[in-house]
Amino acid sequence: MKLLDGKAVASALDESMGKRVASLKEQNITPGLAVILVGNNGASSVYVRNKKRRAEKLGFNFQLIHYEETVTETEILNKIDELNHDDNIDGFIVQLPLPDQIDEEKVIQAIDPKKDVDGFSPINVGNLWIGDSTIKPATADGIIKMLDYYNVRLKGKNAVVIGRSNIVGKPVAALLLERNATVTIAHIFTKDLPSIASRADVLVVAIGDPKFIDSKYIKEGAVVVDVGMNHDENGKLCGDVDFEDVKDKVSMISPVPGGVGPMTITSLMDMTIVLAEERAKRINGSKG
Ligand SMILES: Nc1nc(=O)c2c([nH]1)NC[C@@H]1CN(c3ccc(C(=O)N[C@@H](CCC(=O)O)C(=O)O)cc3)C=[N+]21
Repeated sequence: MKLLDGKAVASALDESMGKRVASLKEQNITPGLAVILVGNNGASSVYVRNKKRRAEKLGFNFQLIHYEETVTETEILNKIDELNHDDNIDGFIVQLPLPDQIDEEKVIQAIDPKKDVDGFSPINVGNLWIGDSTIKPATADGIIKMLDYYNVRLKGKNAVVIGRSNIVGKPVAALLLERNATVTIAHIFTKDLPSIASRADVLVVAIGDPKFIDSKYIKEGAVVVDVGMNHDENGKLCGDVDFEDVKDKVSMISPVPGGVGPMTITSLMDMTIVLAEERAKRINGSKG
């Protein structure tokens, strides 16, 4: 079994991203990324802290906008409007989930699609499925970057995605389809999941249930990508896949932590740099 070591891939890719940032800075452009975080959800705070660390290491202008759990929808919408018009911010995200008083859909729709670095707005989702998108949702894109790094061929392979969320399951299915895999999306109402999952050459698991996937879901030699971020009975971070149970059956598997998480951040950084590069082109272009 070979580990899909997202942490190592992330470090390897940081080098070329660092060079792109340096070249932007020579043009007096600093990639600007903002994150709106609401409340004190422990996990969200950890993810945001990791994003901040990586963004600052790459030399971004990083802004964290942190609100109390009780913030109103109007306050968030006003901040979004401000960021939409802030020339120093290339992209921003609103960390999900949001508290009940805030309509998530309304918030996502308020983000200028050109700055929607998560790729969650309807226009970016549409472009993603057309196969013509600049901005791809970070977790999905990070998974593809990781598979590419390890030369996992996708064309004609059976790919099964378990989970159909807008932030992971659907976008990863779109990207696997774009790579000419035969894609099945399974979910909570899927019948006989073990038989469907065990047809997968590439199995992506994004369900949010600790160690749910054991060896009866796995085809011998499968490549398994574990998107889960859960805590086990001892409070230890674990994925949706029972790593110990499947490790001798798979050919490759991503661990949790150190797999998809770091790659998600890499893709978010990459996407922010792409948006900053577009800003540089616009500015240089207008100078003629
Ligand atoms: N609008 C929005 N965009 C997101 O991209 C988004 C979001 N909301 N809400 C929550 C999820 C989750 N997510 C992660 C990012 C980094 C790690 C990460 O860094 N994981 C590390 C360590 C985590 C730890 O130590 O707890 C690892 O897997 O090795 C995990 C999960 C982004 N998300």
